[in-house]
Amino acid sequence: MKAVHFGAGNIGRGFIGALLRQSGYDVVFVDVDARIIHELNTRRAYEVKVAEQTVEPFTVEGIRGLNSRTDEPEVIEEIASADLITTAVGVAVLKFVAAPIAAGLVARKDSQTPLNIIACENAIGASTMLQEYVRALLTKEEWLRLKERVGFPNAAVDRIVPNQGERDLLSVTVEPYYEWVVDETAINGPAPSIHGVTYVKDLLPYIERKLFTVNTGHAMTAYLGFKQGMKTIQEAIHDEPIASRVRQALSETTALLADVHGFSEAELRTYAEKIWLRFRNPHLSDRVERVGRNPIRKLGYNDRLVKPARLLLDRGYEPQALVQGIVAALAFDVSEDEESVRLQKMLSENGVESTIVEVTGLKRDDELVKRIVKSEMED
Ligand SMILES: NC(=O)C1=CN([C@@H]2O[C@H](COP(=O)(O)OP(=O)(O)OC[C@H]3O[C@@H](n4cnc5c(N)ncnc54)[C@H](O)[C@@H]3O)[C@@H](O)[C@H]2O)C=CC1
Ligand SMILES: O=P(O)(O)OC[C@H]1O[C@](O)(CO)[C@@H](O)[C@@H]1O
Repeated sequence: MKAVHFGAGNIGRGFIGALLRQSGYDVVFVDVDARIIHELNTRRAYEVKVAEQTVEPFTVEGIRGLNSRTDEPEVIEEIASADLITTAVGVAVLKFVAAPIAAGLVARKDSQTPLNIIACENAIGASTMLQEYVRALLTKEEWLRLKERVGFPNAAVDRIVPNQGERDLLSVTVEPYYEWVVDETAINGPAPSIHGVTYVKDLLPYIERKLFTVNTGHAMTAYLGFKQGMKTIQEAIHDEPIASRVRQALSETTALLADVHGFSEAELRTYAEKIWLRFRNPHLSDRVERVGRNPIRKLGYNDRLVKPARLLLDRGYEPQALVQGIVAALAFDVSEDEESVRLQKMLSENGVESTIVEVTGLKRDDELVKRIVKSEMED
């Protein structure tokens, strides 16, 4: 069995690629980073360190790499004979990986081997987004022929994998916890047997539970910490005023999740407590710039801050801490982060209200916009 994985970054090497190898897949990493691809092909192995004193590091072997810029024919060939395709490139990059995937699918010709393409990104419906990009590149006839043989199941992926030090290009430190949940209703053929994957019939509760707790809490910690001049998540999460706001945000989102998806309060409390310990893992060092990266994406209509806040308001709850998190996100000013630079430019040129409307997709007269503007003025 062969898997082609796009994105040999933190999640690609530390989570998805590692689990695919443990499940017996021959793994081909595809990336635009020539240094990483060169190292993967030279060493054919990398080390995964688990941020927990009692767990030994392990080696992921039997892997190789292709550069999607310079090895295009080989990438297409690998896709043509793959059993599984996965991505962990960032949701904004899906439109670029769609081109080699579409060409590879066409090259499968009449192959009857079922194929599944799973986008492992932090977004609701990422595989569906990828499917739409791929479909747009094919003729109607090609798509009709392929769609019976290719599945694009959505997924929720959860594992904190910080940026790695530069000491070794390939070795990666991961937290011990992970969760990979896949929508089995969109699988083509038999469900791939992947160590650690949970197949579910209804993915939305799982992805929203993850996005609105782990990602909401983590992003808020980063934005509030950044605003206070802190460098790391560990520093921010140990600051009492920040910790209490993040906890309040988590109690707002868990109330919503109980209401919308029927999770029991006790179950959510246990889940949130576990997240809290994960954020505080003393063996992980994670910078606020990484966790807060791409603030425009994170302020999106269906993303981790605005979606729970607007759903809570619709239900008559006051999302006070979430609004404070949104206000903190607006202050994220990191010169290396293109979205942060764009956000700050919009704020200085157009003011707070117009910027909020533009980045969140909310209407100017939405209650949530008023709450954010008011909170920003009081801040
Ligand atoms: N790091 C984390 O803790 C988690 C990240 N995620 C999600 O996983 C995805 C990847 O995140 P990370 O691994 O942290 O990012 P990363 O930046 O470490 O890795 C992304 C990789 O994609 C590569 N890439 C960019 N354009 C490409 C292209 N056109 N073709 C092939 N490869 C390309 C980059 O060179 C990089 O190696 C994101 O969607 C993120 O939201 C999800 C859960 C946890
Ligand atoms: O690209 P994003 O959405 O910031 O992804 C990284 C986030 O996902 C998480 O791994 C949680 O799953 C956190 O490490 C981090 O906040």
